[in-house]
Amino acid sequence: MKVAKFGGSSVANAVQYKKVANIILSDAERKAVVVSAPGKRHSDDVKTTDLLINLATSINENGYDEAVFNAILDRYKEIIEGLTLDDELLKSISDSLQEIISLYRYDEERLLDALKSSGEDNNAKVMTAYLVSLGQKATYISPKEAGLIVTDEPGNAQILPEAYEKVAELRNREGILVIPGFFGYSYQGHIVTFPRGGSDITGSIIAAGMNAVEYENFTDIDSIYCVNPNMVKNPCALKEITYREMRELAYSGFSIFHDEALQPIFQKGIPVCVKNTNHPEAKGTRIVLERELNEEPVIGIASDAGFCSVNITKYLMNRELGFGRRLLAILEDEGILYEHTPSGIDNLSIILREHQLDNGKEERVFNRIRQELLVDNVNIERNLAMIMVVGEGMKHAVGIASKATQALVDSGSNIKMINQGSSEVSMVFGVDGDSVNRAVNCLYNVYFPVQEKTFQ
Ligand SMILES: Nc1ncnc2c1ncn2[C@@H]1O[C@H](COP(=O)(O)OP(=O)(O)O)[C@@H](O)[C@H]1O
Ligand SMILES: N[C@@H](CC(=O)OP(=O)(O)O)C(=O)O
Repeated sequence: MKVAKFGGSSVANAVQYKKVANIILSDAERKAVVVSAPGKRHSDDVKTTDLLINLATSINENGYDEAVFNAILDRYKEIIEGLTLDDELLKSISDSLQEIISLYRYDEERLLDALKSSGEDNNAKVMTAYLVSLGQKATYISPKEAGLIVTDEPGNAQILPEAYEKVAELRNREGILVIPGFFGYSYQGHIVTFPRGGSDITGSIIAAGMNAVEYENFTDIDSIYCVNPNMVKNPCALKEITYREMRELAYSGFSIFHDEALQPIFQKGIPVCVKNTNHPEAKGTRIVLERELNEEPVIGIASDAGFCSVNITKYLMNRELGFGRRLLAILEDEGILYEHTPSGIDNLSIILREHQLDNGKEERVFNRIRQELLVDNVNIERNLAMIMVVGEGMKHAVGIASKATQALVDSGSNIKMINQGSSEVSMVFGVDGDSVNRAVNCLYNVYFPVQEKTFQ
């Protein structure tokens, strides 16, 4: 039994829906299907989830932005008409959006989550209706019925361990099960969404709970590449990558697969196969527990922008017992997550995502650092990018860092930070945000000098 997840680009319009149905019906093992909300039909398009977020922010006591409401309905109208499904479906989508608005109008957080979740929820209902219209036994399963119990953190849900037992019961259901991605229910009875891109997480939980032989993740590209193909021309395609490697790369910018989607399947050792809905014959990339290491130590290079470095200096910091703990306690208190803490004798820097210091938080945090830790100086360096070089083979290879630093010098990037995790499966370089593209291209050239189409 396989679980197949179809991303937003795979269910963006009626033409894509037909491809998806062909894929589902071409393999009887594909029993559970997880769908995203309709995604981009072309590069300038707007995802339905973004339209829903716009709708939520437009709602006030006088009403809402009708143009946005209609743009959302138009996405489903195009699909429903293109597949010649019953018009009643569109009416029920419109009614359900109105119902969410009137129910949560005065609760901003819940309204946002409920509207966001409707993108995948309505798409799962339309997909079910389409499969039924093709004569298939298909059933829509809501996340509540599936048992997707999550923490009550709006926009940031995490699955609770007891969910898996309930999800396992889906194995006994007949026919094709269609499940909306991206959200679950909390014990408090609320709809709670996963972080953005979270339909991958739903697919992974369903695959783990149902003990699938494989989790297929259908998207719009033939494979995972060793570097983001939007940054480097024709990069090497990967046949296989381990969970550990993928977790590091996904967390650091490989947006093709959500990093939090790895944990559920990793625990069960279920392989993921990333495949292309537009070219299902292509073999895709498998994410697996172990892979045979070849002579190439590095498997991928990811990058992500939007970081800053909070730099703190205090004479004799090295002698001050508990300094680091008290600094991190301030961050914890302010709800700030940090990524790295490079340090010297009398200085320490905290690398974090800079949006976390918006809305006056920067001033408050800096004041607290000055007053509570009596530091000599605290300043901020903005617009940083983190580049992650990853590979299981790195721990056995010599000279990885020197190759990287030379490449970064060649690219004209000023290295702001270097960090190597104790796992030795990755190395992180902090560079100026404006130089990240050049830096990634130079790193790619040193680690992948042979421009082969397929690696590994
Ligand atoms: N290393 C990578 N390999 C392949 N695709 C990548 C990589 N990094 C980023 N991407 C981007 O991820 C996209 C697919 O992910 P996503 O937009 O979430 O798809 P979906 O609509 O199927 O959910 C690709 O089209 C590509 O632009
Ligand atoms: N639709 C949600 C969840 C998701 O996973 O979408 P996609 O499969 O299109 O990345 C989002 O845009 O965040």
